[in-house]
Amino acid sequence: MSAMSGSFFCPTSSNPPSFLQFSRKTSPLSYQKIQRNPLHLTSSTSICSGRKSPIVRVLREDIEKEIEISAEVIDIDLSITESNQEESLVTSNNEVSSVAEFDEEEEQQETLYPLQIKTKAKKDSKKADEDEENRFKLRNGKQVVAEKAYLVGVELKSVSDGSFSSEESLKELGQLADTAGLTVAGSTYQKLANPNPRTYIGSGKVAEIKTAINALDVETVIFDDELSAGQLRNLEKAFGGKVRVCDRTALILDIFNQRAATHEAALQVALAQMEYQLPRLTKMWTHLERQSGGQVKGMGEKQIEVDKRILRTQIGVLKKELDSVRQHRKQYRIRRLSVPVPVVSLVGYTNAGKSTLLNHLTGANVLAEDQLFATLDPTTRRVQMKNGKEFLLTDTVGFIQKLPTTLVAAFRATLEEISESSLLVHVVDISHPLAQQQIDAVDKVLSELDVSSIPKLIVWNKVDKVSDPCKLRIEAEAREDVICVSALSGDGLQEFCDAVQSKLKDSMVWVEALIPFDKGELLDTIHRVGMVEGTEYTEAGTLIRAHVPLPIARQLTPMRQLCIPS
Ligand SMILES: Nc1nc2c(ncn2[C@@H]2O[C@H](COP(=O)(O)OP(=O)(O)OP(=O)(O)O)[C@@H](O)[C@H]2O)c(=O)[nH]1
Ligand SMILES: [Mg+2]
Repeated sequence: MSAMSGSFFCPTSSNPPSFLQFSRKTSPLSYQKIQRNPLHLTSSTSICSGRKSPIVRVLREDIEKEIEISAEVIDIDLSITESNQEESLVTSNNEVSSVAEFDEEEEQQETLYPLQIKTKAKKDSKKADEDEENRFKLRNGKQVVAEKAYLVGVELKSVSDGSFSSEESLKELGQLADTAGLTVAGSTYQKLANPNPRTYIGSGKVAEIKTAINALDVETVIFDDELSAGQLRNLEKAFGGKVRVCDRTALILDIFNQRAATHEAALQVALAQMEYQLPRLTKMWTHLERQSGGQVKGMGEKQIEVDKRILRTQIGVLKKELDSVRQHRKQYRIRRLSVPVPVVSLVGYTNAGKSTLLNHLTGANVLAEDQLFATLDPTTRRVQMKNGKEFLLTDTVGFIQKLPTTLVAAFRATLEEISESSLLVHVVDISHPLAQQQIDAVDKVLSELDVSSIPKLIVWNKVDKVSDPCKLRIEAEAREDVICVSALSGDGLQEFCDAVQSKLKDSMVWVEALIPFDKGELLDTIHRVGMVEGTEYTEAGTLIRAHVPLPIARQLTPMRQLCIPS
């Protein structure tokens, strides 16, 4: 195993474990992904100001060993904390009878310490134990110790677009950190006219954060905006070199990395991570230059170029592999398009309730939970309505403000499925205080995807959570194309299906066709997926007047001619 990998696992080393690396170690999904990824970089490359990147460590031959060591480290951590917990039971009112032997020890100590000191020690120990306990998180069914993170936001006067304030954005960053498995120890933000090119924030703020992170024993500092390689490096130095500094983009990429369950998603995330890391590669080879007394000066410079070239090659390999995976999915899509059932796509801010809606309507079992980015891969299911009509419903990845451009680009192919749908359903968590800002953020991504020509229906979800649902319903009725639902309770879902049906009609083609009696199946399909306005039985067949999806209209072309009076 490389020296780098070794230092990662030692929490007390001068290179603290990064959450990016830690999560990869503890997530079975990430492990699967590592196995699939054909990555191989030299272990000398440093990404994000001198820290090791997960990708750098993706050395196939080291993976097994690394996973084993990861498990050992977790075991050790757990045992240490278990013993702490026992002590905390003793020091906090001795609630547990089975710890009598510890009580004696405690009494002996009492004679040794003055009362005040002991009380403070108890308090400190209790608080530390509580903090420690809070750091246990379940991830993929395993209990892991979460790293402590400190969040930093900046409100730039120059780019204030009136949407999310820096405080609101920081709150969301906290949710992202929680989703990534971190414990947020504290946060701060600064209003600036322009970012500092060296450290993004001002020097006073840097000093303030340094004091806070030392006091809180923080391991990771996360900035709410994307930072340059230089800023990351300078900030890590300024904070004393013991904490990892990263930005919102790296955090989101890590969440996607943990969540990627399919081969395609894993490839897309790996690609996005590499694209993000390429400009952030920094040299770690200066020690060689120092050791050799300057004789090999410039070696670090050369090495970084080599590493960049390797990374670019890997990006090329990944893109090729993605292309072949996409070819398969394209075939599947073509087959699906040949079945003339209209496709309705659910879009919306992450955590709005898209998967819950799909599950409720179709009995699907898509993961729906109170975490950001629960869904990465599209899932399509058939919705059968009470009146026998049906449509296909597709659930896909949620959006977020400041969505990393590398991710949008990497997921473009997945998101392009949206552009093939007959209707977009924009699911909004209307109970969220920033619902309007979230709507704006989603609209922004949709405009980037160039899908504005597709008809849209807006669903105000989670009405069960708002204080005055009646008022909300009146407001929704006053607007065009807005439906109130509770995907959780099922309230309003019939209205939703009716609204979908009537909106689908807008995207259909009006036909009048004479369908011969031997084409009974086609007639059934029209009834299932179209909107039939009238039927007439004649000697030559059934004369039908209906709105039908375009593929059916094409199939009906010869029969439409039959309607033309001779
Ligand atoms: N109270 C209430 N909670 C809801 C409702 N719909 C969804 N939720 C909850 O909101 C959380 C997020 O739901 P998801 O369905 O996972 O949201 P999503 O839009 O698919 O999220 P991503 O996959 O992250 O984009 C879950 O805890 C759901 O139980 C609702 O109508 N009412
Ligand atoms: Mg979802």
